[in-house]
Amino acid sequence: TRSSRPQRMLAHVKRHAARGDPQSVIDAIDYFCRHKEWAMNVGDEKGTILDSVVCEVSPGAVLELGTYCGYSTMRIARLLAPGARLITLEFNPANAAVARQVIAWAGLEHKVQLVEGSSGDLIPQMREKFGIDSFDLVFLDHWKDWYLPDTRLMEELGLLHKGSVLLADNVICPGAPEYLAYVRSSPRYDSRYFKSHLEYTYVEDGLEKSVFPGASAGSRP
Ligand SMILES: O=C(NCCNC(=O)c1cc(-c2ccc(F)cc2)cc(O)c1O)c1cc(O)ncn1
Ligand SMILES: [Mg+2]
Repeated sequence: TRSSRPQRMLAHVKRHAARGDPQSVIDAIDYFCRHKEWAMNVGDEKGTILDSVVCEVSPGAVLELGTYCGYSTMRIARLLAPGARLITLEFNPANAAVARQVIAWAGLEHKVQLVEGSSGDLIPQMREKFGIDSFDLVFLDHWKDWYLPDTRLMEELGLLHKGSVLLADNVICPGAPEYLAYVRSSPRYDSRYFKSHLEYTYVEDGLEKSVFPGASAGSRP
C-alpha cells in the first residue's frame, strides 16, 4: 500500500540527516514540510519559542501530549540537562512507530520515554508507571479539545506544582477556545500569548504559556 506522510518524512530524515545529530534531523523535517509535504509539526518558527521556554524552565520532568513524528520531542530533549526526563504520549500507533525511529536517528532515545495510548488513560498512571511526582513543563499538542480536560485532570491529580509551566500549541489554529478561556480567566494561572504562525504557513497561530502559581491560589476568599 502507498506509504504514509510520516513514513515519507522518516525516509527523508534517513536520507538527509546525520545520525546522532538532532539539529540535522530537525532541519531535515523542516525542509521536508516546507518544500515537499506540509505536516503538523510545531515547526521552526514556533519551535524557537518552545526552545526558549524549555531553556527558561530548565525542567527536570517534562510531559508532552501528542508526539506525532517526534519533532517537538527532539526540540525539547536536545535541550534537557543530563538526568532530566521527557515522557511523550501518542495515541496513534503508526505515528508512534515513526516517532521512535526519528528520535533514535537523532540519538535522543535515552532522554525520552514514548508511551502509546490515550492521554486521559495514561495521565493517571504517571506516578505508578513512571515514578513521576509532578511535571515542571507540559507541552500540549494533541487533540485540541483534550487540552482542557487533561489540564483539569493534571490539577486534580496534583501533577502540577507551584511554578509548573503549561505550553500549548495551536491555541489559534486549529484553536483551543475553551482551554484559552480557562487558563486566561482562572486566578490559578498567569497566562501569556506568544503570537506566531501556523507551522510552515503565513496563517496566524501561537503558543499560550501558563504558569501554575500553586493549588492554593484562587481558592482563598
Ligand atoms: O491526531 C491527533 N493528534 C494530533 C493533534 N494535532 C493536531 O491536530 C494539529 C493540527 C494542525 C492543523 C492545522 C491546520 C490545518 F488545516 C490542519 C491541521 C496543526 C497542529 O500543529 C496540530 O498539532 C490525535 C489523534 C488521536 O486519535 N488522539 C489524540 N490525538
Ligand atoms: Mg501542533
